[in-house]
Amino acid sequence: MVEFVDARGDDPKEVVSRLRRPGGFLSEPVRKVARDIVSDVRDGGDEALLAHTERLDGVRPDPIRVPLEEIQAAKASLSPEVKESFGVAIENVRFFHKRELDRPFETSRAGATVGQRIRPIRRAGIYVPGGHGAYPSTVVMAAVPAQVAGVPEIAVCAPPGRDGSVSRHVLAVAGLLGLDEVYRVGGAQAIGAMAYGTESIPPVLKIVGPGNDYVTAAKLEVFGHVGVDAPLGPSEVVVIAEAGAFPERVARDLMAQAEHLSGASAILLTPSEELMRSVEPLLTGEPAELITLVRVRDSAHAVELTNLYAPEHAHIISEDPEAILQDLDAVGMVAVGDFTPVALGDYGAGPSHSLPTNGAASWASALGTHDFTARTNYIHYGPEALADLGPHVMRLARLEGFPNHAESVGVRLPKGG
Ligand SMILES: NC(=O)c1ccc[n+]([C@@H]2O[C@H](COP(=O)([O-])OP(=O)(O)OC[C@H]3O[C@@H](n4cnc5c(N)ncnc54)[C@H](O)[C@@H]3O)[C@@H](O)[C@H]2O)c1
Ligand SMILES: N[C@H](CO)Cc1c[nH]c[nH+]1
Ligand SMILES: [Zn+2]
Repeated sequence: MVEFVDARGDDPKEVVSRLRRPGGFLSEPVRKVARDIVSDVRDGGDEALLAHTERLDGVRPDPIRVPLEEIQAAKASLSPEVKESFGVAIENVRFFHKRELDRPFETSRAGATVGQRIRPIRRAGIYVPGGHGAYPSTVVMAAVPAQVAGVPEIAVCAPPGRDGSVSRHVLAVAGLLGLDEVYRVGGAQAIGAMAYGTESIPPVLKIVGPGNDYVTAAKLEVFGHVGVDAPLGPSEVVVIAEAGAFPERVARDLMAQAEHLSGASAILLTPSEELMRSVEPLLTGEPAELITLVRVRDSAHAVELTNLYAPEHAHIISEDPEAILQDLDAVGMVAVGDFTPVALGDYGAGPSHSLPTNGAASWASALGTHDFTARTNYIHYGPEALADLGPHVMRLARLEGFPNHAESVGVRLPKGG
């Protein structure tokens, strides 16, 4: 049943905590399940990976790695229309992520040069979810930024269906992108396998990609041993709509993200009682259970709640959406205006659809090329620059009680200088 909230007179922090998923971010029982699976796979390799896959997905994939011919056959089986649509999505995503690529720099003053090199991570693992339907779009949204960043080795894990195979479309997109390393395992066991490696899966250096709570909890579990991206969990949208919005469009925007199920949530913030009442009967089926309609005072109130909630997506339907965009800060991706349903971003507007959830948008960002690069800073001083900075460094090092730091500078300064 759709939930109604009247937030007009309430403390915004209380409203936001009511809107969050019950149980907060990753319950301890979920974390424990993920922790146990990850440690089993770390210690038991392929056998543990297969045992958990059989228990959770009902199948023992054999072999674990998808043969190249299967990827090629999946690619060849695409209809021309579907191939064209994936092609458009890939091109748009590539265009956007080429634009966001960070550039190295070097700058010098008074004999001192400082700079930053940017290097791609050598081997990345991409998780492609697939419990409630496969996500070939996620292959595009994670692998394209990795390729633009220059990652030379990309491994993909996706859960198998009951017949042991990975979705044909996931394989086909891998083929379109020239990826040849796909494994038919999912959930926390796939994260453990990519982090620690098994007989079949060489370990990666960083794991990225969205998934359910078990996947997110497993990523937190392996963080430190490998890099991980932000928590990219169940889909969320906040639709900020003014009185003139079309109810049918607003309803579809809410239902679109709610239909991911698996803990998804969709929230309407509107000052219009009439809009709420006309949207409500259009919300049906299982997704409707995940939708909340919230009456706010005005657009400024909607912005305040959205920034506190920090959703994965916000969609602005207003006479002046640009003005609201300028005031939104903590959002993974904003869809601006009535002609920009969030679904455009889900499938191919440009920015990756892999986005932080559950409030993480207040400190994390959409998946991008920065997730697949690391920075090496460098400093290069000449004798004069050393003479300028050296005495300050010696003083600060002695202050901290580190005489050898001080003398590593001192022995390079001219005697009696
Ligand atoms: N934030 C984003 O960027 C983004 C993008 C796409 C999808 N998503 C979200 O990703 C999620 C995908 O979730 P999903 O479940 O469909 O697929 P999934 O691949 O994340 O999870 C399926 C796997 O979970 C494991 N699992 C299921 N029940 C378990 C249990 N009780 N104990 C241990 N492991 C268990 C199984 O191994 C299964 O293969 C959705 O919530 C969707 O909204 C988010
Ligand atoms: N809305 C999801 C991100 O939360 C992305 C997606 C993939 N397919 C459909 N939608
Ligand atoms: Zn979606």
